[in-house]
Amino acid sequence: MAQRRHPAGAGQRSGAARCQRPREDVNGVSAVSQTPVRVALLGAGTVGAAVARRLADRAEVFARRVGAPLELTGIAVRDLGRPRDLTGVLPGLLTDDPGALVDEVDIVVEVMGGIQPARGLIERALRAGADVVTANKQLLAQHGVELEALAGREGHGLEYEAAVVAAVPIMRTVRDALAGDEIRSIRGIVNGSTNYILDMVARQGVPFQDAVTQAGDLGYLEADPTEDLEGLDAAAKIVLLARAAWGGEVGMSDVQREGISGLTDADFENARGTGQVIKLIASAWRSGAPGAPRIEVAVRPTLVAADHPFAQTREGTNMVIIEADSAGSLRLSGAGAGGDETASAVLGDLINLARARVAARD
Ligand SMILES: NC(=O)C1=CN([C@@H]2O[C@H](COP(=O)(O)OP(=O)(O)OC[C@H]3O[C@@H](n4cnc5c(N)ncnc54)[C@H](O)[C@@H]3O)[C@@H](O)[C@H]2O)C=CC1
Ligand SMILES: N[C@@H](CC=O)C(=O)O
Repeated sequence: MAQRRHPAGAGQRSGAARCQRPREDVNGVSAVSQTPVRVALLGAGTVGAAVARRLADRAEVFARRVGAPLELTGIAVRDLGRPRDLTGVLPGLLTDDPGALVDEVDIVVEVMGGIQPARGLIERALRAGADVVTANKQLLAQHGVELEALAGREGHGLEYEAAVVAAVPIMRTVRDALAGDEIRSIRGIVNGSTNYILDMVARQGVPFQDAVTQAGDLGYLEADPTEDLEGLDAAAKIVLLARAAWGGEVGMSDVQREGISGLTDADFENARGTGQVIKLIASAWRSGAPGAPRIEVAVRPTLVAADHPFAQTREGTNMVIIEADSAGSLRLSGAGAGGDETASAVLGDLINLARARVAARD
């Protein structure tokens, strides 16, 4: 059942939650409580279906890691009749009424996408006493500051590692691991579908529109593909990274943005002829006078030398280079899109929040 206070404490993000581990006995086997952590899943598309399948087929492992079973109480979808792979998941869990799920659970996982009703449902869940995991970068880039404030006031967790570069734990790296450093810049490929499209056109000569279709078939594209093709998805991710690095003042309107839809055959031929490749590069950096720094954010197609690590980043893979004063140059790379890949990050957040819930019961 819902709890009123998050164990990380009111006004804090769930940093404390990330340190929780289930109690272990002398043999290293976790004590598993009989009282489940109740979870509602909003969305069963590319990401949500993968999350649901893993919750079913890894139930025992997750129960040991959390210290209690994760009980999926319902899965909200828009169209109950649509075919979807939910192997191992009880069909009776599906509902087309997401509002009916969010009031009586410990953790809500929002993977439906879009601004509304996702925003209203997350607010309702936080007010009703739940922690929230979301992969919804557009919602977070546009309304994340208010949602984080609400989560803080209610004393609940709002986690979103999956929203930025899917499987790669980059939010934790920027927000937590580098909290004692000074980040100078963040630059890289943060959108899997456009990287796949650019790679297929450049290396395999696939016609642009065919490559877009393939990216959709792989589950890489947003429900509205213009978010990918016009750079809006990458813009949302670089906004979230900039906020994590330097604070909450950066918004979508600050992004100097150009997508890949205007690229022509001549652009690809020119790149090939000069030994370069075109990549959609998102960047965030600090400029301005000392004492009055400005944060700049941009997304634009960029010519990259063929031997640069970005040029070697193929298909749906992403790569980000972070420059920090003390750490120097850090390079993170991995799956930037896809159902199972994104579910990995969603489930990581879910398990950490569930551990904190169980620890707070003791
Ligand atoms: N596909 C990917 O590789 C990644 C996706 N994301 C994010 O994860 C979220 C989900 O993405 P996908 O699974 O690809 O989307 P999708 O379009 O495949 O699935 C969306 C699901 O939400 C349900 N849904 C949507 N609106 C609804 C409503 N009003 N009521 C009830 N159900 C509703 C749909 O029925 C569907 O089951 C999005 O915010 C996306 O940006 C994040 C990282 C990677
Ligand atoms: N549409 C997105 C999915 C993951 O965030 C992308 O292509 O990167």
